[in-house]
Amino acid sequence: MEIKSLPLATSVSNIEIQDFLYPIIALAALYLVTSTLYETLFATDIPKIKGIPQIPGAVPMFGHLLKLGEDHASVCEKWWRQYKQSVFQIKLGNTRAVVVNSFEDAKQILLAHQNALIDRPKLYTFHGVISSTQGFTIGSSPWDESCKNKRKATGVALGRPALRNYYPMFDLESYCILRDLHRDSQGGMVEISVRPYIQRYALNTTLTLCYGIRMDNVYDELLREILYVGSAISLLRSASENLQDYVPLLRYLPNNEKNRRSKELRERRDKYLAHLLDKVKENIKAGTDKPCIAAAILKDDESKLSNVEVNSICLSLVSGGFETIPGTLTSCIGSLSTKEGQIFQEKAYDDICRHYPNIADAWEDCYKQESVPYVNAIVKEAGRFYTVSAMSLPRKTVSEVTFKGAKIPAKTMVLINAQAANHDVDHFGSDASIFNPDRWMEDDHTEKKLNGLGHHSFGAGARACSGQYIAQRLLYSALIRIITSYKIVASETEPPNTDYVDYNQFKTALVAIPRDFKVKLIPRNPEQLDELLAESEVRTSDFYR
Ligand code: HEM
Repeated sequence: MEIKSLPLATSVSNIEIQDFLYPIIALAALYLVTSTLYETLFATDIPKIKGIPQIPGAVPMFGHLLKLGEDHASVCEKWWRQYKQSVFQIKLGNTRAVVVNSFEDAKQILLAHQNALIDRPKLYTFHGVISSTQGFTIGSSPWDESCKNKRKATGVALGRPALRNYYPMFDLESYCILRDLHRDSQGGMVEISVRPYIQRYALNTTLTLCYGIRMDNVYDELLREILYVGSAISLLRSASENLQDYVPLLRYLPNNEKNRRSKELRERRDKYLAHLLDKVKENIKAGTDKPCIAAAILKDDESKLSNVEVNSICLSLVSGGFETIPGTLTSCIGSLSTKEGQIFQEKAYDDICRHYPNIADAWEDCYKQESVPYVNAIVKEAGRFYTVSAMSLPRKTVSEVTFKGAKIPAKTMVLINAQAANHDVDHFGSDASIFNPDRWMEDDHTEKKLNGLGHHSFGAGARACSGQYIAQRLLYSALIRIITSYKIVASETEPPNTDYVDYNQFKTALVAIPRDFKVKLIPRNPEQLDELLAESEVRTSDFYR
């Protein structure tokens, strides 16, 4: 009996268990589906932050991404004025970000909370795919021991005291701009586009610094490959171009074009990085290596830096300068070439003549010190007006930040709208949207004393631009030499676009690429220019050539 009754008892208890279990399983499944749906459509890494207004109109899954369109800086600048809030929060897909717009707020958060804002966010496309072989550049590294070591090494190489080591390089590279402009503009008969000459200037400077290697030809194959790959990678770093960074579902779409493109660019970049480093190693072996960062680290047995870190440092410097300097200097020349800009050229020329007894002295001194106030004013105005990295580089909090009464939690993305801060009428006055170097000058031909930060184009605080001193010197010495050689006049058929937003042809890229334009270069004094070029040719002839 007992044996017979057993299956009955078992089936009864099975039915009871099933009755009990099925609703639980159904509830769990419902919970799972709802929570996954909620996570996918609405949730963000950081919950809504109390005390900081959120821009209305976020849509499921994408948040504000679609509303931000291609030009995040201009849309955020508009939201600031529309909602009268300089600091607000937005949803970039599944990532919450705090955006800071006004000059004072940006300065305050970066300087008063330096340590809390020392981190950078990791992004799927750039960090996960492109940087998987050579490590992250410094500008994209989260704050860790390796980033600290790399930043320290670049701090030494790019600090103010180190600039004197690069005088021969500044001299040679700025001479090469003038040499080739002179050859190609044919005494003002041929209108030219100045950007290729300035691209070579910027790239050669960092290549010499990193690898002791330079290229003399503006259209050198390796030079163009580095510029092409670097620009294409810059596009893959921007939020607007990479929705998959913030909407993870998009990563799983079949035939993911972004991933394919990223891998292709990574392979091309790895190839030239290996080529450059191998060249340095060969030169060290042969005893023919030139002083440079890579050789110094490779020869230093005590160095704690690995090959990947050496590559990462060099990559940081090469990518740090090759678009920012051409973007700023090319656009500045565009502004100087206009009718109003020609007045600034004359003021700069007069100021140079006031400071030096002759132009040859100005040419020889320009790479050693920045002593002509009006040229410094042009450099500052070009940096401010053409904010080439409009949304700066993203930051991430490492600890809670109390800002304007709100508590921004650790691990929150913070975006500084440098373009908005640099054109803030409350700070720069009602003519903030006009290119005007005079704003940096006193009436007595001296520079206005700065109360801390002049503009936001180099960032500020613990992760500010490591290359700002070298960048300023490069802009200054090129301008001194160009302004003393030529009157720059805009082409009538291909004039520059001097709007502080629209000058940039690719709003989605991390660094602006100015629209093409041409200028006429009319020699101020042809005989004197020939002499200056001949002297420079002799002076620079044995440096790295
Ligand atoms: C006009 C020229 C330049 C501009 C406008 C510029 C702008 C910037 C900006 C906005 C940042 C981020 C700052 C922040 O987060 O607060 C940055 C970082 C950086 N820049 Fe520049 N830069 C320029 C030239 C250079 C040059 C010539 C180099 C190297 C030779 C360089 C190397 C770096 C590095 C290594 C970082 C990363 C710093 C870090 O994350 O710790 N930059 N730059």
